[in-house]
Amino acid sequence: MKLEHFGYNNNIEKLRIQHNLLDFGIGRVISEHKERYMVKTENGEFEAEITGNLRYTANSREDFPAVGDWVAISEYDDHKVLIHAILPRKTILKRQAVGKKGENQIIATNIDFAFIVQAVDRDFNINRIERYLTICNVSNVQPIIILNKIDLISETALSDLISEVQERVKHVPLMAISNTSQKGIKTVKGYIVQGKTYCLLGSSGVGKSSLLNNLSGKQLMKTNTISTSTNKGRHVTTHRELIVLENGGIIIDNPGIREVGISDSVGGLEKTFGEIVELSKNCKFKDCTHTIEMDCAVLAAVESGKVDKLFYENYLKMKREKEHFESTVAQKRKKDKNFGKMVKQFKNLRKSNKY
Ligand SMILES: Nc1nc2c(ncn2[C@@H]2O[C@H](COP(=O)(O)OP(=O)(O)OP(=O)(O)O)[C@@H](O)[C@H]2O)c(=O)[nH]1
Ligand SMILES: [Zn+2]
Repeated sequence: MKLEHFGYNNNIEKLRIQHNLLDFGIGRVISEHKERYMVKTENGEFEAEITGNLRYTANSREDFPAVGDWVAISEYDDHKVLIHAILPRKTILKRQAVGKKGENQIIATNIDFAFIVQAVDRDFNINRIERYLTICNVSNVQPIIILNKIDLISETALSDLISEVQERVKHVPLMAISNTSQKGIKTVKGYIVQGKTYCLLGSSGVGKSSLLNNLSGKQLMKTNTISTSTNKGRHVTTHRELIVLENGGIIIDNPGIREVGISDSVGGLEKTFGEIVELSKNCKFKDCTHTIEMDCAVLAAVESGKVDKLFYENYLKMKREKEHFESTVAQKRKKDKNFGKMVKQFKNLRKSNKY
């Protein structure tokens, strides 16, 4: 398979030249498990490890390879490669690391488009769509909204839902589909461009796997299959994390993406709620919170019905979360800094006492 088939293009070539990496091989990371990677190259798929140098110069998690990365490699063993460098990323899908407040964890990189999938039955919730949009905005990934399972509701109910979404979410493509009846699947396929990388975001059960199977025309998604090689009945996921579709589109689907959720949407608010940000320029006070102030342009717009009340309320809620997240980050930095100071003081003390 040619490099172009899994996303290589002129920009990546340029980056390779700029960073003096042409002497190395090139590949794309297709999976990552505890610092063991799989890298896809023109010659096949290889197990990979990072060089000691890359490890020791890494300042944070973000300096380690992630699924979607283009990496400079050399072969060192039969079907094994070493990763020497990571090419600069076009986009980064991140989340707050579990258990480590205030730290970001990269889920996947170099994704061009995200399909935000929502089912029109129980899962339907515009606030949630706005959260996923915000995740896309902060990651620089272009969103496309998919309403799935339209076989379960009437046409009038569907057109009501569509206008409801369009009322709140502007300038984002929207598609209504059914994996069961196949309605709209062609339209989705039409959105998929050769050489571009996609991912599917959405809650569990909305039909992401079904859609992926429909797009690829294969039963790709097998999870929790029992490993036959070890025969210990251990659950392993056998599916690939980077899938090349027949029409040349590339889909990244890994456990991290599946877990992206509600708590990961604190950044990127300004774009999702651009209308409110624009209005707030006309508020009397520069630090207006748009809740109780006099001459607040946002409140006025909500009162006059120019801005949807639910849209406004979701904005306030997410803004509060963002502020909370930022203060947690600030606290953590302060703690780290204090700790650093303490270490330094201790070292100085040790020097002066000569022990
Ligand atoms: N009626 C109907 N059911 C669907 C449709 N698409 C998917 N389903 C069903 O919804 C259930 C969940 O679908 P999945 O494709 O596994 O959902 P998922 O988003 O991949 O879920 P996770 O793997 O948990 O993230 C399955 O029982 C599917 O058969 C659809 O268009 N219509
Ligand atoms: Zn205001």
